[in-house]
Amino acid sequence: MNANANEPAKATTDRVRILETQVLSDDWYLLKKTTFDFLRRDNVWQRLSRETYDRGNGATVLLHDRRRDTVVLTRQFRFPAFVNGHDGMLIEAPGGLLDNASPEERIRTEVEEETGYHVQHVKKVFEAFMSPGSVTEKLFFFVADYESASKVGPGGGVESEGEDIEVIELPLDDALAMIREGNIVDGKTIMLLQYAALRRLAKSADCEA
Ligand SMILES: Nc1nc2c(ncn2[C@@H]2O[C@H](COP(=O)(O)OP(=O)(O)O[C@H]3O[C@H](CO)[C@@H](O)[C@H](O)[C@@H]3O)[C@@H](O)[C@H]2O)c(=O)[nH]1
Ligand SMILES: [Mg+2]
Repeated sequence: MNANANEPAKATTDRVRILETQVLSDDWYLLKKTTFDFLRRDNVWQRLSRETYDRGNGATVLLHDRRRDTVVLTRQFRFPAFVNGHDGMLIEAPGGLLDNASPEERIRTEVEEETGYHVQHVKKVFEAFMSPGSVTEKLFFFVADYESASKVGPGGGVESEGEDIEVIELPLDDALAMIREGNIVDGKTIMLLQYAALRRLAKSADCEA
C-alpha cells in the first residue's frame, strides 16, 4: 500500500541508496556489511546497515517413485546444525549449490553424485528464499520420478570435499510421520515432502470428483 494514495508506487530500486559495502569475510563464501538509506513507506529516508551471507544459489529435488510411493533422502553431518544444539545428522532432500550452472543442469548432476540415482527429467515446482533476512541464496525446488532401475552408482557425495552422505529410501508416509515426530527438521525437505503430500491429496480429490 502506498503512503500517499495519489502518488504512484515507487520501484524498490528507487527506495534504496547504497552508501558503503564492506567485505567482512571472503573465505569459503562471502560475508558483507552494507550501509544504505531506505525510503520508508512514510517517505522518510532511514539509514540502515545489514550483513549478507552470499553463497550463490542452490537447488534441491524430491525423488519420488509413484508406483511404490517411496522417496529418496540423504543423511549427513551438518556442522551449523550441530553448533545450534542438534546432534548434527540431518535427513535432507538431495541438493547443492549451483556453481554458476543452470538449476536444472546442476540438480541432475548433484542428485546422482549424492544418491546414485540418474534422473532424466526434473520438474521445477517453486523457488524460495530460505533465510531472506541474512542469506542471499535462492533455492530452486524440483521433483523427479525415479525407480529402482534408475540407480547407477552408490552415491555418497565427494569424499575429498568432506561429504559422507548416506542414502535412505522410505515410504512417503514414513517421511511425513518423521516431520511430525521432529526427526526431519530441514526446511527444504519439509517443503518438498509436504508438496508431495498435497499433490497426492489433489489427485485423490480428482478421483472422487
Ligand atoms: N572447506 C570448506 N568446505 C565447505 C564449506 N562449506 C561447505 N563446504 C563444502 O562445500 C560443498 C557443498 O556441497 P553442496 O552439495 O553443493 O551444498 P550443500 O552443502 O548440500 O548445501 C547447500 O545447498 C543446499 C541446497 O540444497 C542448501 O540448503 C544449503 O544451505 C547449502 O547452501 C560440500 O562438499 C561441503 O562440505 C566451508 O566453509 N569450508
Ligand atoms: Mg549437497
